[in-house]
Amino acid sequence: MTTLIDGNEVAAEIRDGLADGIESLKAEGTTPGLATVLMSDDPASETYVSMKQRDCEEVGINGIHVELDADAPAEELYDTIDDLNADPEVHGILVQMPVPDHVDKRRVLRAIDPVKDVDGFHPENVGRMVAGHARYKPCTPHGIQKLLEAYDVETEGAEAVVVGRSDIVGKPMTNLLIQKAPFGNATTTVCHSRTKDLAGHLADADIVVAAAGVPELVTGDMLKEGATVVDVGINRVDAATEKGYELVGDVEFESAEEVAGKITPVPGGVGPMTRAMLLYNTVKAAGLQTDVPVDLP
Ligand SMILES: Nc1nc(=O)c2c([nH]1)NC[C@@H]1CN(c3ccc(C(=O)N[C@@H](CCC(=O)O)C(=O)O)cc3)C=[N+]21
Repeated sequence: MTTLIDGNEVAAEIRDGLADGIESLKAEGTTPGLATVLMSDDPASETYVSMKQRDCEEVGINGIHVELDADAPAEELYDTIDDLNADPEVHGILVQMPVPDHVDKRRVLRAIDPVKDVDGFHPENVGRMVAGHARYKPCTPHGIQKLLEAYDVETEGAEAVVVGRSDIVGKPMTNLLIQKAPFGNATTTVCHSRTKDLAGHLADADIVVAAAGVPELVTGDMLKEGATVVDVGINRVDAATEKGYELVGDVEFESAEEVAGKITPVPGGVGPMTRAMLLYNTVKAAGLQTDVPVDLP
């Protein structure tokens, strides 16, 4: 029997687990604050940002939203970041990616005060994580860690294959998987668009993390019997539904679930975990910036 990994359920547990930390902060006069900045007309980006704001409200984090015109001068975004860096009510800053082409993305990532960088994308935070002493683990890989732990998936000595080498998922996921215990100690292979024999690598994988951004790239026939399959893909493909599209993962679910031991669905798998770990990092950030000790789940 294949186990369906329920991201909504584990995310709800994480949110519940943040309540104590949020209470401790409030008792000391601090409400954790998360600023989201959107500079895009992309409907998917708008959806994700509004979901993040709704999550904040649900757990008692102060959500601050800044929206800039997609064609506004880049300086407006840099100035916004400076203002948020200086604002003591803002503990976490998330600039929704992608930003428009006329904006220097690397400058944006460097501009955010590293202690407010709840995405974990600032070079200082990337460096800390790679060196094994992360301040903020990037939300998607951290969420996947929590999912694997919740479903007792052993990473110790496992063969793991990460499909995709992005800065926001593939690279940090690989880093977490190769860390020393408690989580990690997996023998980890990274496959990407120039990999010659994806199926050959997947055939030996106990754990597969599919994060290539290619709809249904991974199919059941490529998988080892009993493998744990984590699908990070959130591809919107045109479909005759109410919204005019359908969400499709990087895994062909129908064939993969026949072979996998455990598998995440899309939606309802990794996506909700990414959002939960953003709240987690925001609570952690508020604790670091106020010297209030917070227990984290
Ligand atoms: N600075 C920055 N940080 C991010 O973390 C970031 C970003 N930029 N840009 C875009 C990606 C994408 N992302 C998602 C998070 C949750 C869901 C999510 O919750 N998805 C739901 C459903 C979504 C739906 O219905 O459309 C699910 O999978 O169940 C999706 C996508 C965060 N991102």
